[in-house]
Amino acid sequence: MGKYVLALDQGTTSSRAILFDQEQNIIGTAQKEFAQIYPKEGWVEHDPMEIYSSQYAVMMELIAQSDIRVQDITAIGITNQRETTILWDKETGRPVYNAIVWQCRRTAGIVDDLVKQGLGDHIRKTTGLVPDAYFSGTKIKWILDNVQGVREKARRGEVLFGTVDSWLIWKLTGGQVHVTDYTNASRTMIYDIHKLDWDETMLDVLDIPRAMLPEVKPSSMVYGNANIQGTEIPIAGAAGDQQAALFGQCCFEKGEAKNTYGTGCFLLMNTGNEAYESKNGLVTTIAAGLTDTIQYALEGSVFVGGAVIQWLRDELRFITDSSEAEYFAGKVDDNGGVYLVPAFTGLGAPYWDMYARGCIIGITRGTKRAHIIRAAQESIAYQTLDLVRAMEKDTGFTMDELKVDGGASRDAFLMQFQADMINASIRRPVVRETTALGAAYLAGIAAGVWKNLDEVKAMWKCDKLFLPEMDAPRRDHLVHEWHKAVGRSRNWIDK
Ligand SMILES: Nc1ncnc2c1ncn2[C@@H]1O[C@H](COP(=O)(O)OP(=O)(O)O)[C@@H](O)[C@H]1O
Ligand SMILES: O=P(O)(O)OC[C@H](O)CO
Repeated sequence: MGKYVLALDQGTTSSRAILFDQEQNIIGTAQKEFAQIYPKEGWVEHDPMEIYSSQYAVMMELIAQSDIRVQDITAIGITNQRETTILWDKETGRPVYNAIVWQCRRTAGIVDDLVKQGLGDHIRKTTGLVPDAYFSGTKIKWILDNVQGVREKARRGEVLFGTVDSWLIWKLTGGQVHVTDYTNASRTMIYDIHKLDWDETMLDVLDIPRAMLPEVKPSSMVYGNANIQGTEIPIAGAAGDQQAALFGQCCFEKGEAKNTYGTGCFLLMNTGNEAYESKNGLVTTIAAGLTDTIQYALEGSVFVGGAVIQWLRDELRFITDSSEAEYFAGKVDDNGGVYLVPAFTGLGAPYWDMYARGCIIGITRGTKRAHIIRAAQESIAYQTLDLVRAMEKDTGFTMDELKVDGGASRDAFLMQFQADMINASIRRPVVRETTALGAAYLAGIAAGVWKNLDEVKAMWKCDKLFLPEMDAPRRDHLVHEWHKAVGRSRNWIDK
């Protein structure tokens, strides 16, 4: 019997389970969407029990529908939406509040206070991040401040904090193991990415007790076992989804980069053992690796990427299926002068404007539905372009190739337009489930399914290459207009 690795990919909108064989073929997948909770304008929550139950359900569905025996699953790898914050009672295993999702803006005021106290520089230097409500630290504080009695229990280690990886490992090991990995810790804004320890200053200012924090471990090792139908299966890998995707794209060398087009867009470049401090609005983060020897990455995070296509479908009802966006883009010669800035939850990198909101601008009497659909797709590529240019400035590298993955990378119009905008080739892999593949690599290497990085890299296959075709004057004009539109969306909400 062969060896199989089960990847659990807990994303922002759905939980997925994917089974890989030793040749990296996908043997089966199962996926379940779960509820997005919007209690107030700009707030986003998930039910942690639904995160767990949906993840558990797809895992069991996949096992039930595949021909393999549970005993043939050598290891489980976990990858997750990052920053999303869960606090739970150690005794009962029940969450004390809903998960506060990475997109949630409720702690913008707490972040402003940190900046007023002069902590901006400390946050950048120590955690590698920029002060923003995106990261976990202020979300933990919000729950400790707003749910009665929780801070006291947290001080006694009776309430625990975890990002989604921690929460799933805790649940799957029957409440035995409270850990996270370096990649997830590096997204909390309370972790020192140089000393590899929780940062006392941030814990102090946010009044977060150390007793509630998980132990931080490498991304590839056995954390504990999950008992599945009586069989103990090692959980042997964990990484935040964007770092897992960088790993799954085999960007093991300094200078290699990938962009994932999921709900948001996340551009990461491996920078080796060098932690670049961005001068251009990017963040420094820890890349997934096999050991305690840290590799860093520069990251640009765009909050709304593929989600703008979902919005066209679900709210504007301009399309009935995401795949129609590509068709409509081809129905017009150009964007007709229309630009859409999808700053639905503010703007992430490189602008970091918590108070920006979306706009569609350049509309005339001649504007058609297809122009707006096209403008939405173009906005994904322009936002990525802003990240690419910021990364080139920070590192001095010229990006002549970008690997891509994620749901919206199916859209061939978007991929070609992206190649045109960055004026570099775009390489799309056969396995677009790169996030899950990265988690599988991390777990599979720890469990001996694959020997090393060279072995997994030798199997990586390209599906399609998109080469730039647009002339420079046309590109420059579009980019100029895009930046004008971004200017209009900035600082929209009154503080
Ligand atoms: N054919 C398509 N064209 C454009 N966008 C698409 C297409 N298929 C899916 N998407 C977009 O991709 C996103 C889902 O990608 P996925 O990688 O599954 O995201 P996540 O892991 O963030 O849930 C959705 O926002 C969806 O609108
Ligand atoms: O769930 P995704 O794929 O949209 O990823 C979310 C990111 O991890 C947020 O930082």
